[in-house]
Amino acid sequence: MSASDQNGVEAIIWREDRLELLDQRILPEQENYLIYETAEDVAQAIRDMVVRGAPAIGITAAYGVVLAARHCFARDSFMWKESIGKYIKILADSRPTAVNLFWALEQMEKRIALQADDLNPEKKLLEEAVRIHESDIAANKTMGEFGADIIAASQDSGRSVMTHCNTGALATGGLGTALGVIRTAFDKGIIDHVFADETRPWFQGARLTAWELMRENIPVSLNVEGAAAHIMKTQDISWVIVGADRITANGDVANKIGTYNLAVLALHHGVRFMVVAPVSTIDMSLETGEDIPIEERGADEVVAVKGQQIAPDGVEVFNPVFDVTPADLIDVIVTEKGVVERPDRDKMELLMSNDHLH
Ligand SMILES: CSC[C@H]1O[C@H](OP(=O)(O)O)[C@H](O)[C@@H]1O
Repeated sequence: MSASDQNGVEAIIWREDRLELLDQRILPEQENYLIYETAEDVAQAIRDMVVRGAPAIGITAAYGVVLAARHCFARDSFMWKESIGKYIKILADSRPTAVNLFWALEQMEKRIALQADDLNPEKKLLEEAVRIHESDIAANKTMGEFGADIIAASQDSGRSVMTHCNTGALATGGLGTALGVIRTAFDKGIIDHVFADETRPWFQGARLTAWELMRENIPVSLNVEGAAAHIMKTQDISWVIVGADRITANGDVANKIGTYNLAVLALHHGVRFMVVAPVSTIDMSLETGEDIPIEERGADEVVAVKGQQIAPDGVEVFNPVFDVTPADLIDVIVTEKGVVERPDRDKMELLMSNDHLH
């Protein structure tokens, strides 16, 4: 059984007419699903990072709209369309950077517009949420193949890769984006080792990526982020492979804080840099990465680890949780619609047009 088949981790489950989310705040020590039956609670779960990861946030919000529709129709079967907008805004306000959230809500709003004013919309809206979920699963598999083929074709260098944050089953509907490429390349025997950095302050790498890879017996070494340059210098790293939370029209990429660091280090060390993201992560309405809203989170995430304070009381904290990697530091962007080598605006427009070839 391949690594990807062994996976089996589901971050998001719609079961018995309600949403179940694997609480990622307590992994890897505890695997516990929380149950959600209101849009407000779903928005809070996204804000609190019970569920996180750009595609996973979008999928979760889509199911949140289904819960909102149930509530609004039950309260007033003739005015439900007027009242559901409030809940869609609550979901939209949960986190600002991952455009997948807004893309998914827009898909749901388009479906809402097609519903009759006085018929229960829940079944049709659930169909749309499931379509969003299943299309992400399919996109992961396609990107995994595209990305693995690119690594194989560039096999003049090492068989180890580096990744940042968590971009696997816990961040998506299925295989993962960057981690989907890594799983696929490992299954094909193209790579044989992964360096995963811890990814402070939330430790997505230490807590989530290491956990996902070890479950599937994919060799992984956990490292502190400060070791990245030394690892690129001394280990045979062929690619840095990361996900994305928003990609702008010129190919700039917002991703977990620390991604930009890795891109600069990769250039210095002759390591190639791959971004893997479904087209629901691409925001052609923004010209450059300078336009992307960068989420800043609370000081508590920085001054303490699992409740254990590590910094002086009252220290001032700056906690941006995303940064922007300029397109000129990126060797390739891999999407399910195709790949863009050395991204620029013209190439991104071609990708997003219908006539783009893989
Ligand atoms: C599959 S993209 C996941 C993307 O989301 C992460 O951010 P967060 O954990 O704060 O939601 C990180 O930027 C990953 O690359």
